[in-house]
Amino acid sequence: MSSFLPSRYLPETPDPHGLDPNPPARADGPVGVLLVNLGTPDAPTAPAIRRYLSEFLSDPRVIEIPQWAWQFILQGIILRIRPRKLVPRYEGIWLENGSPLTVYSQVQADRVQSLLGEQGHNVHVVLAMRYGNPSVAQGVEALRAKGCERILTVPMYPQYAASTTATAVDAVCAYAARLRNQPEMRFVKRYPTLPAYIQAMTDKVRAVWQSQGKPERLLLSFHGLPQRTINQGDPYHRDCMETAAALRQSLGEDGHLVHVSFQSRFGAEKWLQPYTEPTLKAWAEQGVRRVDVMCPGFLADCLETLEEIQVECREAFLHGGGEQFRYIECLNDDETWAQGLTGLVKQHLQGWL
Ligand SMILES: C=CC1=C(C)c2cc3[nH]c(cc4nc(cc5[nH]c(cc1n2)c(C)c5CCC(=O)O)C(CCC(=O)O)=C4C)c(C)c3C=C
Ligand SMILES: [Fe+2]
Ligand SMILES: [Fe+2]
Repeated sequence: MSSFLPSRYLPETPDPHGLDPNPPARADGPVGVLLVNLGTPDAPTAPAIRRYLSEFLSDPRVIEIPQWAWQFILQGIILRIRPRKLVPRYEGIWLENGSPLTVYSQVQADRVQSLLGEQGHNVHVVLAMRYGNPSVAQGVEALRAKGCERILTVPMYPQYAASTTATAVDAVCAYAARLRNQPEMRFVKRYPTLPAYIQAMTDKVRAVWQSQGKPERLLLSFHGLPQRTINQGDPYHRDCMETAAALRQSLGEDGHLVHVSFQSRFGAEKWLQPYTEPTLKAWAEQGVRRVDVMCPGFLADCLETLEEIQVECREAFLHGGGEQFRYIECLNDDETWAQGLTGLVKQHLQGWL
């Protein structure tokens, strides 16, 4: 009997011709892999940046203030000022084909797709962004449209944080909550010491040092978090320290050059310390002349690395008396990393392939 009541679930259209609403599930059907990164504006313009920031900063996983009070500040103050300030910064990093975060994340998704295809696996890899485009809903739908009844979600954050990893998981589950015929789902939580991740970064550092010489110090700058969230049990700081320890070990006798700091503080609260820019300024004042900076928490370069580190922190260090500041880029299109990410995916697809 058909119902007069509207369904609270999205209509299922598993058969592209709409002939059979109940096609049989196939055990040998394709598997979907959803790579999820943070997201970025669609264009380096004030309206696009405002739309993106509004979605991002309205996420209660990111800003843990009661929404009624926070929306007043966000809509009334922050979104009136910050987007315009960010326009020249985004313009400065924008690539021919888009925001670096999207461009490099897509390169990684495409490469994982090719490697899995070459190995004969029936897998579809799709990139989604937690905020902005392509959305998580679009990503899950793209996989379902290709017939994927099993989906592995891989947050593109080696270190777990509630404000990044957990909210990506939440978004996938929230979309699944709207479906009648849900896919089977798996999630990767964290991979701060994945050997191929550490190796790919070690190779990058070594390549710079071999061609241009060693610095006095190598600063690993991770994105910060409010210290309060660590006190409340977020394991992010521990994960960052595990990555740093693994890199230190991988660099062998040069491991002692490695230091850790936290960047991108937002708001008035105390965040994870030491802060990146004040650390670099203090080093310059203490007589350190040559530093290399790397951002292991970001798998793809973005505003936080190409602008905040490569432009602002460079200026701060050189202005303070430093002489050489080298920014070592993120893993972006690195082949060792593409293979490592493929390996991580395969490890979590055991029993599905
Ligand atoms: C890599 C992990 C990230 C964590 C952890 C993280 C936490 C976090 N971020 C904000 C506030 C902002 N972050 C912004 C940009 C931004 N953040 C990440 C990654 C992490 N954030 C990335 C990859 C980017 C770059 C996006 C791009 O378009 O290139 C911004 C926007 C820029 C700005 O206005 O400065 C804000 C704001 C909070 C509050 C938070 C944890 C509580
Ligand atoms: Fe951030
Ligand atoms: Fe920033």
